[in-house]
Amino acid sequence: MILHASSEGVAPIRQSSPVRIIGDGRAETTPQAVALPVFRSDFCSVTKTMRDRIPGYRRISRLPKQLFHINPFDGDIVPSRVPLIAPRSGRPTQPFPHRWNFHDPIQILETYFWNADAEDGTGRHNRYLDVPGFAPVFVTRDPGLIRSIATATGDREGQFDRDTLPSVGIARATGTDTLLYSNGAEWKKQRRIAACPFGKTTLFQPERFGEFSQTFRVTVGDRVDVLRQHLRQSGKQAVEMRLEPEVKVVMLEMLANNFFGAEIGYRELRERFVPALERVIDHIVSDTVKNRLGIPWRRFPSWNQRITNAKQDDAAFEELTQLVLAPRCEGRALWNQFKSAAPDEKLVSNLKVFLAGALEATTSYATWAISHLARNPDAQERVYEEVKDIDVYTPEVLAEASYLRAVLDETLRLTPSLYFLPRRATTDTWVKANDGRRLMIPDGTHLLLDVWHANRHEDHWGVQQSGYPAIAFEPDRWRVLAESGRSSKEILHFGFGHGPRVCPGKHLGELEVGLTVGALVKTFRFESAQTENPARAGVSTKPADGTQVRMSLR
Ligand code: HEM
Repeated sequence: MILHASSEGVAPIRQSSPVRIIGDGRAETTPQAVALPVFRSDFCSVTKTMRDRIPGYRRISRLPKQLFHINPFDGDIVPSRVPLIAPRSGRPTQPFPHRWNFHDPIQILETYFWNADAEDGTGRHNRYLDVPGFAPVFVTRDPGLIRSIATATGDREGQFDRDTLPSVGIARATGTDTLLYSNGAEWKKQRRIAACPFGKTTLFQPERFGEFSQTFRVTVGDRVDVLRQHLRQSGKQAVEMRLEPEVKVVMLEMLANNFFGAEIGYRELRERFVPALERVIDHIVSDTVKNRLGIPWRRFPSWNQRITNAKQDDAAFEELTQLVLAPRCEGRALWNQFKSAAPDEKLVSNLKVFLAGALEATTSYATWAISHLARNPDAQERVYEEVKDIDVYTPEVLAEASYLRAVLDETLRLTPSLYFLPRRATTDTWVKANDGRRLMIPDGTHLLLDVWHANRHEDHWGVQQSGYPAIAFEPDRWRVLAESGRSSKEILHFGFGHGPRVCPGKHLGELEVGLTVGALVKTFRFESAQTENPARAGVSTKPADGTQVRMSLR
């Protein structure tokens, strides 16, 4: 196996011996490697040198197998090959993003699993694309494998990287020295500095939490009052509105003012910063696919209105970042938890990622929850019964609101904000699924951990597994799962990722979304005329209708 792996010309990047990544993310040298040390290490150092020195070496060494359609993966899990072109197959689109399909990335993932349900073997949930001249792409919707790969992502020898390819647009807009974009030792350093203020222990310290929930409640309460007045002034029993724009402003306000201690007025957030950020995020998505040469065209002279507008949006994003950075010198809000001597300018890129990323993810999470509740009046009433007497959200109160908790878990399961997790193999890597089956992923492979389709598949979340159809919004499934005695490791929805690169903003996000959804349900009844709830996806997913609901006061 090792000979075979080495003969692919795929020597490791971070270490000089092949490693096997086992299910829990630990890396260990394979017994074979110990058995063939001299030949192997000589051979590897030769291939490593060749790969590093000869441009395109890896690409060329892959070609023979690619041209003869030989599966580059090995082990008990055998992924099925997806053809690049499949005329008359009926599949929704091509299995790669291009100018005409990048607006519907979920459909691209769906293409990988076209007709896969007809298969019984391991190819049912594992697929790959291998185009001559390019690195293989591996897509999995198997939760056990997603867990193993996410667990084995990090800075240790032989671990997977987060694939930077899908975030080149983000990096061009924010800078590359960020927690999201970096890998290896740099990522570890960024994580140490930047993740602490978001952690549960920091946020949920009684004193700190009291301060927060107070400011969060005032913010959410003020916005709910504005909506309430709007409804009263209309003189009608109910009004139709798109809630997404309202939710976005609340989310940015909580992050910028309550968390980072800035003092930005509601109007400015709503009329200037939120629209500018929306356009920057839209640009990030198209820039990732269309700007193949990586030319930062926003830095061009303002030849036309589009470039002028884009520059204004960039300037607004920069100004917002400076406004949230300014309270740092006074140690206001959560800034006193950033244990870093790094000068302000070193934090700018990360702050931009926090602002844009958190705005996207929290808006997605909250709007999906509202959208599901608008289509499930019984679930909405049950949440109301739970929150109607809650005035102060303490960690204990939040923990007791078990049905709200189930609604939020079910939201992230059925409609995860981040619909796939991108990874890259840094060497030939063995992974082991829950049931002991193994898979060798060749060096350089792009991995798409397809959380969206894993969470919606009957094999993993269906009637037999959780008591309800996988495709239905059913918060009660979480009670069934809890009573089934299955370990929490077996019932992961990956809504915040998993393993070392799990979302550092998880607790902050849960708090923000829990408060917003709780306050809305407590004050209003909302319903949707549609039963279908389709998604639109870019950096994150959101309800396609902009969370259009009919609202009335309780
Ligand atoms: C509440 C909604 C949120 C959701 C659903 C969410 C989801 C996620 C997911 C799934 C990942 C893992 C990505 C991967 O493994 O490739 C992630 C990572 C990340 N999230 Fe969040 N997130 C949310 C809120 C936030 C907030 C509020 C912040 C910060 C203010 C934040 C900052 C980050 C960062 C910096 C990473 C990269 C971490 C690393 O690579 O070490 N997120 N998020």
